[in-house]
Amino acid sequence: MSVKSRYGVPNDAVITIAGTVGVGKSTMTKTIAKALNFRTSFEKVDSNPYLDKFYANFERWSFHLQIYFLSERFKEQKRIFEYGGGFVQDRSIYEDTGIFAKMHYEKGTMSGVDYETYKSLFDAMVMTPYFPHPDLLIYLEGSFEDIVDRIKLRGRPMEQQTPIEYWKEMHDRYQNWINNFNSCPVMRINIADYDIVNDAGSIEPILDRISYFIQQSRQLTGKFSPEKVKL
Ligand SMILES: Nc1ncnc2c1ncn2[C@@H]1O[C@H](COP(=O)(O)OP(=O)(O)O)[C@@H](O)[C@H]1O
Ligand SMILES: Nc1ncnc2c1ncn2[C@H]1C[C@H](O)[C@@H](COP(=O)(O)O)O1
Repeated sequence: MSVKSRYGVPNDAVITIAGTVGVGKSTMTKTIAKALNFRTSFEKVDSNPYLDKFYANFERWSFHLQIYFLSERFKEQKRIFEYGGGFVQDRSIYEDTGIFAKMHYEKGTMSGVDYETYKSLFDAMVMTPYFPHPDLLIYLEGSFEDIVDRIKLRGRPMEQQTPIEYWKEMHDRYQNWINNFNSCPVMRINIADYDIVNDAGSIEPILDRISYFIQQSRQLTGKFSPEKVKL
């Protein structure tokens, strides 16, 4: 049976954190999961066998990398389902196709045949009635300058060597993508409005909003809600 955490979030909820590279997804994932006592699902960066190669040569490795990310995220999706929820996920599966694969195809660093093959695999795996969508997608947004500062601060070598135009293109695409996204409920947060690194308390209003959003959307969709049991 689903019960609520301290903040009123059902303990079987699945929350995914979306946003461009460096915006603060991993930091937010850890903070929310700790507060709610949820499990985490992170992207594999250090052990990713293609990422370094991809940044060195987009044309050669973009298809391989997309297939790798798709397979890793799908396995994570399965793990979340098997645990019965209670997860915060660092980056959504939707961004792989809606941002990265599309961008590389449109900029000419993924071939049309590879892109069609990737999309058809993605649609067969994800866009089916059997795929559980998250209860909430938290979209982190901020100014391009602040995000580039964070990429520099984190200092992953492969990202430092990437031309700034790549991050600008991605930043602009994200804004367009989120304005048209409708696969699950969305809660937007501007990174200028909180600072969970230096002010731990700034997560509190975010947790209250998460709780409100999830309860509202579960009532609308008729998904099991603890309130209904109490009545
Ligand atoms: N709220 C915040 N305030 C200040 N710095 C932050 C905040 N969130 C993240 N950072 C810093 O920004 C950098 C990128 O954050 P990270 O969570 O790794 O981003 P992402 O997972 O979106 O790529 C890290 O150096 C992190 O410490
Ligand atoms: N689907 C993807 N295609 C290309 N690159 C990707 C994809 N998903 C993540 N990445 C890259 C971007 C960053 O360099 C690292 C980790 O992302 P982060 O936003 O820092 O969590 O992987």
